[in-house]
Parts: sequence; structure tokens; C-alpha cells
Amino acid sequence: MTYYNPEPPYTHGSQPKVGILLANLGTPDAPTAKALRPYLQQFLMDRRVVEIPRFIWCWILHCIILVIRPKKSAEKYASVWTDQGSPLMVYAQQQKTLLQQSLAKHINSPFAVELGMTYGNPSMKSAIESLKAQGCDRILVFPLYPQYAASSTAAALDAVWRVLLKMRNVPAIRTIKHYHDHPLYIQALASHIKAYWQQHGQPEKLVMSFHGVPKFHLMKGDPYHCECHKTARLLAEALGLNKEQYQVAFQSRFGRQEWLQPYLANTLDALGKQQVKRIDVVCPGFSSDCLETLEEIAMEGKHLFQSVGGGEYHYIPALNSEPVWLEAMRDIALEHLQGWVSNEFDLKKAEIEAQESKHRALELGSNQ
Ligand SMILES: C=CC1=C(C)c2cc3[nH]c(cc4nc(cc5[nH]c(cc1n2)c(C)c5CCC(=O)O)C(CCC(=O)O)=C4C)c(C)c3C=C
Ligand SMILES: [Fe+2]
Ligand SMILES: [Fe+2]
Repeated sequence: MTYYNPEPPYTHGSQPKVGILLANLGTPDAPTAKALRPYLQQFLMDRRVVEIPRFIWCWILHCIILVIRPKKSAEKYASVWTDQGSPLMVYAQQQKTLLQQSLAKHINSPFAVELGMTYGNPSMKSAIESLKAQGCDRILVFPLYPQYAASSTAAALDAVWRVLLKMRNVPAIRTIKHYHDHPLYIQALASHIKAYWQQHGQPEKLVMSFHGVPKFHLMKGDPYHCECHKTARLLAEALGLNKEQYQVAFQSRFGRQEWLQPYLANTLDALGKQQVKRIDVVCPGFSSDCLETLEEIAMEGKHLFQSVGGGEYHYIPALNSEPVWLEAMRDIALEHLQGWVSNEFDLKKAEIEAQESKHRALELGSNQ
């Protein structure tokens, strides 16, 4: 018996391979209360997500939330579930495949891409083990969250570290903290929105909605709020919008604490009551559509806005597997892979080094 997990066998002289680990939140395996319970339990037991003292929180979670919420959430998931599964999973798998194909045209040295979820499946453990089994000894962790938040990005990184803690041969790790102001991300969002407007016309107001977090996270130094606002400002500039033409809001409040304001529900209520003729809602913080965008924004939001007198309501889909976004993802990854992946010349050098190290190993063997 050993504390550490089994390792793939070490081979002398193998060419170092780079792994790109796309890290996302995770989603239940099925839109049922049975599948929601373990997913919500894992999610809501994470201290990064809920910081209430454990002895109080365990009681609230197990005696109230996990009794009521799985059924309610399952109904919501069922309304957006596709034949291929949960939208978040479908898009994340597409992003993984397309990124692999796109990188293959730019990287000459061996590499692999895997998808790992902070909660649920495919787990971070399975993704890292798969990368190691493919021979990766350097891993770039690429969280699919443009804005850094302790409750999303750091939670994903924690899940990575937890796997490494049980590993004997730990790979070299690089992480992408955020890309909320990266010109390629902003450009991808802007051209995606412009393409939507070319097809459907332009609204009176663009609402940029970001996932909320408790307000105290901001007060205690989490940069998420500021990064959302920076994304919004840069996106508005790229779209040529003035301050009257767009608004920022925060969605998906959970529990009774104060969360980042303004709440999306209040914003939609106010705009509806002002009888705004048309609003478009976009969620720049979500790299793919999921429960929060398809149910809360596209369905609930529309109902809320129109039930108080609002006019036309459009939800602009997330970037998902749009080519502009895949190109941006590829280039952001390449920036962080500098020195780890090679062009033609470096490949030759690596081949020579591998040959030399094989010879050295053979010599060492014959000397013993
Ligand atoms: C309890 C507090 C929560 C915090 C803090 C939080 C932060 C946070 N979440 C995302 C992205 C997503 N969250 C999603 C679902 C979801 N979020 C919470 C709670 C918190 N999130 C819950 C309980 C759920 C599950 C659904 C439900 O029961 O309401 C999703 C969608 C997942 C899917 O399967 O489609 C995403 C994406 C971010 C980016 C974030 C911090 C910035
Ligand atoms: Fe969330
Ligand atoms: Fe701020």
C-alpha cells in the first residue's frame, strides 16, 4: 500500500510532451434529482464557493438545500438538456476537439489536450492522469473563465493541486490566471456580437450579465468585480457603444447574503418598466452556454422583462465553438506555452537531444 497513486512507467529519453488542461466548472451527469445531489454536494461543500463555518453550513446544506434544490434544479436542467447531454459539457467537448485540431497546425512538438471539471465528470484527476499516460510532463492549466474569481478559477486550480498532492512524479505546471482584457478575447466577443446584430438588428440597450459572487469576496480582495467591469468597458469600446447604450449586471444570486450589484433581475425589471423597446443580453463571462445562460437568462430573464412592459428581448449566445473564439483560445494558449512547444527547428534539436539521452542511458546500462 502506498499513499501515492500509481505512476505510468518512466521511460528514458522520451521526448517531453506538453498537455493543455481545459478546466471548467462541471455539470451533473443527468437532469435528475439523483444526479444533481452528488454534484451539488461536491460543489457547495467547496470552501471556495461557500465560506460559512463548516459546522453550520453542513447542517444547512444536508438538512435543507440538498433536500429541496436537487429536484428544482433538475427541472431547470431538463429544460435545456440536449440529445448529446448538458450544454456545458457538449460545448466544452467541442472546444477541446477544435482546440486540439487548431493547435496541431501551429505546434510541431508533441502535445495533448484534455478537459477536466472542478466538480463532477470528467474529473480533474481523470484528465491529469490521461495527460500523464500520454507522456505529458508539462501541463498548462487553461481555466475557461475569462475573469479570475476565487470561487471559479481558484477552485479549479485547487482541484488540480489536490490531484498533484497524491502524485509521485509531479509534472511542471503553468496556469492561465485570466484573460478578461486580452485583445483577442475582447475582439472575439465584439465580432460575435456584431455578427448577431447584422442578422437581427441592434437593440436600444445591451445588458452585459456576469455570474455574481457574494459582495464580501470583493471587499476581501477578489478582483472578479473589477475584471468584469474592465471586460465590459473594453467590449463597449470595441462595439462603439456609449455609456447610455450598455449596462452591467450580475446574475445567479444564491442564498440571502448580499451579492455583487446591480442584480440582473432588478435591472431587467427597471428596463421593462421603462418600456425599453428592445434589449439584448450577453454573458461575456461564460465561454459556453450552460444552465445559467440558457435557462436563467434566455428564458427567465425574457419573462421577467416582458411581464413588466418590456419589448423585444434577445439573448446573444455565448462564444461556444465560434471560430473567432477558438482562434483566440489557441493564441492565448500559445502565448502561455512559449518555450514549452517548438517550431520545426526546435523539433530537430529535441530529436537530437532525445537520441543523445538514449545513448547516455545505454552507456550507463553497459557500464553497470
Ligand atoms: C453558492 C454560490 C455560488 C457561487 C459563489 C458561484 C460562483 C460562480 N459560478 C460560476 C459559473 C457557473 N455556475 C453554475 C451553476 C451553479 N452555480 C451555483 C452556485 C454558485 N456559483 C450553483 C448552486 C449552480 C448549480 C445550478 C443550480 O442549482 O442553480 C454554472 C452552470 C453549470 C451547468 O451545469 O450548466 C456555471 C457555468 C462562476 C463563473 C462563478 C464565479 C465567478
Ligand atoms: Fe455558479
Ligand atoms: Fe471594482
